[in-house]
Amino acid sequence: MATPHIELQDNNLIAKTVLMPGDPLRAKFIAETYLKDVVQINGVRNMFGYTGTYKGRKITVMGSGMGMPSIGIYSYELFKFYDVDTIIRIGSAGAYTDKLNLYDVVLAKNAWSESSYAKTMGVSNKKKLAATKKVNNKIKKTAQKLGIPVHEGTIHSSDVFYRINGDEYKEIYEKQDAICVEMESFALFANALATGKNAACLLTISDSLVTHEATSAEERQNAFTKMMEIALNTKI
Ligand SMILES: O=P(O)(O)O[C@H]1O[C@H](CO)[C@@H](O)[C@H]1O
Ligand SMILES: O=c1cc[nH]c(=O)[nH]1
Repeated sequence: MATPHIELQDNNLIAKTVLMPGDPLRAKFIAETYLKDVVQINGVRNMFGYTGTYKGRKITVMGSGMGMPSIGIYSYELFKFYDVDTIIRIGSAGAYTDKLNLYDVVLAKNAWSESSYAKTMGVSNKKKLAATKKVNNKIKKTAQKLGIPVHEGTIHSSDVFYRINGDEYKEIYEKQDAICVEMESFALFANALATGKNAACLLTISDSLVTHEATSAEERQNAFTKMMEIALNTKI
C-alpha cells in the first residue's frame, strides 16, 4: 500500500533491510555506485529511495531527511507498512572528542537525546535508547573482515544543529559519554522499539566541534564510502 510519504504500491519492491542516509542524494550515489538492477521506489518530496542488488542480495537505500521528525515518519512507514525488518542509518556526525578524526567511522551502541520523540510517541520515557545488539554484532564482524576500524559508543541525537553556546557539547560529552552528534538515531531506535523491529546506526565523522575541521557538502554526499561498504556487506 502507498503511504502519505512513500508512493510505492508493491511491498515486494522494498528489501527487508534498508540503508538510510539523511541525504537523499547520498542514497542516489549508493544506488548508482554499488547496486545492480536498480529501481527507484520513492520520489515523493524528492526523498529518493532505490532497490537493487548488492553481491546478489536485495537491498533498499532511501533518504530519511534531517532530524527526528523526518526519520520518524519514513522509518515508521517502512517498518509498519512496508514489512521492513531492519534499518541501518548511515549518517554524518560531528566529533565531541579529539580522539575522533574526520572520516572515522562510529557505530552507535546507544543514542542519548534531550528530544521528547520517544516520550511523545508513547514508547519510552528514557533519554538513552539502544541500537539492536544482534545487528551491531554483525556490523562489527563485517567491519573487522573489511579491515575498517569502528569506534563503538554512545552518540548524541540532537534536535539542534546550530547552538548559541558552542561549548555545550563538552558537558554532554562528559555527563552522557556521547562521543559525537547527529540528529536522527534516537527516533529511529524508538520506532524500532515501538514496532518490534531492528535498527542500527553507522556514522562518518564529517566535522569536529573540538578542532573545527570540516568536510565539504560534496564529501558528505559522496565520499563516506567506508561506512557505506560496511553497511552494504553486512548480511542481516
Ligand atoms: O548526513 P546525515 O545522514 O544527514 O546526518 C547528519 O547531517 C545532517 C546535518 O548536517 C543531520 O541529518 C545529521 O544527522
Ligand atoms: O548533526 C550533526 C552532523 C554533523 N555535524 C554536526 O555537528 N552535527
